[in-house]
Amino acid sequence: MTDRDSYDFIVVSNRLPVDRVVDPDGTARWQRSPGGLVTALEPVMRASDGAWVGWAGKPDLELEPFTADDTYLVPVTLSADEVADYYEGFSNDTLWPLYHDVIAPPSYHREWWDAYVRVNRRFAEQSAAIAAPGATVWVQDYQLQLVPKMLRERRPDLVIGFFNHIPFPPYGIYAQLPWRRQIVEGLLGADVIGFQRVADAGNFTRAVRRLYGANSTKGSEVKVPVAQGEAPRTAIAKAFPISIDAAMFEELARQPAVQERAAEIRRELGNPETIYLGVDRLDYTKGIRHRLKAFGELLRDGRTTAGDSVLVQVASPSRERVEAYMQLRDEIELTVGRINGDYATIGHSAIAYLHHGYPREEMVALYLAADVMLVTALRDGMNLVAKEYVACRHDNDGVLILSEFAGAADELKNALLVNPHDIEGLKDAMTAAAGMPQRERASRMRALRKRVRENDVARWSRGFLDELARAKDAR
Ligand SMILES: O=P(O)(O)OC[C@H]1O[C@H](O[C@H]2O[C@H](CO)[C@@H](O)[C@H](O)[C@H]2O)[C@H](O)[C@@H](O)[C@@H]1O
Ligand SMILES: O=c1ccn([C@@H]2O[C@H](COP(=O)(O)OP(=O)(O)O)[C@@H](O)[C@H]2O)c(=O)[nH]1
Repeated sequence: MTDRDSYDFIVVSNRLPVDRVVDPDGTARWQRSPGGLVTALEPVMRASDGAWVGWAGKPDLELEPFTADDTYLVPVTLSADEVADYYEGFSNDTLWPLYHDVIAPPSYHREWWDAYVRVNRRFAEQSAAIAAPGATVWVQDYQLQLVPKMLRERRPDLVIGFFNHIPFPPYGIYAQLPWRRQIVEGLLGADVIGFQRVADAGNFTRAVRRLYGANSTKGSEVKVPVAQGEAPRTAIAKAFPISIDAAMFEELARQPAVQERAAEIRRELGNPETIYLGVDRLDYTKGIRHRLKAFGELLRDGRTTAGDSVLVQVASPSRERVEAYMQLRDEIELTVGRINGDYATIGHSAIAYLHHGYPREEMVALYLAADVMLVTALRDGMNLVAKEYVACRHDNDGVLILSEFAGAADELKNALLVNPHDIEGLKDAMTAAAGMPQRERASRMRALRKRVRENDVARWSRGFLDELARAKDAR
């Protein structure tokens, strides 16, 4: 990969795949960025000769483009005020809660919106500047919903895709947004608008109909409202459920060093009968509190004991300057402390709580060690952790408990599906998972693995990019 003037394929996302971190001794280094978007896009970029435009995760960083893992990375600078207003504010305190069923109340501030418009424009300008004539530009996620329209205005020759990694809410909720029309117009700058679930694509086309009239959509086709004199245009809005590089996860899980680490984790936890595992960014959408409540009640009711069971909860740091995330951390840590105080013994913790981000090898070792994987999101675009657990279990063992409200539930029907708000139901599922006969575990896991292997991330990107190529041909 060389530093060229222009690229035929460009991915644009809020975050680059690596974050700039400065150690306490002042040394700067690059670290993999958090979250599933990066997990999913890394293999797509490795297989293409393209550029990735994004933010390096810290304010006021003026960096030249550079190459990492064979991908050409183009950093976008954000000031400290822009990080506060565009990223922590409008993206993560307005859009994030609004698009996740208003689990937390969204805040609406006009100065946050102004910063969102300004930063989206900067992403559009930097992408336009490095796009070859007729290039394909694939814009990612809710932080950049205005970029498709801004790009098209600057470069009508480009083929523009947009993929939304989080849910798109029903119109009754979406309508709260004071800038609902501008956001839909921004998205309609794309030729193809992708969503995780069929329901998300349906919510989007319904929003278009509410804003532009009943005849503005037909199936997945949207008639884009254009100014007088402009050529008529259509966009496609469809579901493309994202996935993982399943073969890569399986390969890691087969490595002897990773398997030895899994055995070591089990020993270090005191060889309990059942290891329950939760792995999430510390986010209120993930249902961590519900899971702790259910486990605490199982201990209280004597349906299990510390020693028989342990819950390992990885809660990786996320959006730590947003008030709702600070409050959540306090609540979770208070609850973990209480449960351990009430039920742990000198030799056995009830909950092993880990407020860290772990490298992939450690994640895979944890997946192999876990008898029961708990994904109890209250709302989640997809949840790649669920798919990673399944991909790693080449022993056809382990039970996945999966929330109906995670996008992954549309595909992983052989998991134990739960409503995380129903604490009694969740407790019953946790008990059933721990006691599930080996034959049932194996038959469920086999079916889950088939699904994840067949629908991997290469298929996701191929499906989306083929649709985009068809849109280009139809021009
Ligand atoms: O960039 P952050 O603010 O630190 O957040 C991390 C990422 O979180 C979200 O991930 C989503 O994408 C996953 C892959 O499609 C999906 O499985 C998950 O359900 C989503 O929540 C967010 O959408 C990304 O933009 C962030 O980078
Ligand atoms: O300590 C951690 C915690 C999570 N992850 C990864 O972060 C991603 C989380 O993606 P998911 O779609 O489940 O949720 P998101 O955080 O994007 O909302 C997965 O690839 C995990 O393996 C990780 O590498 N280390």
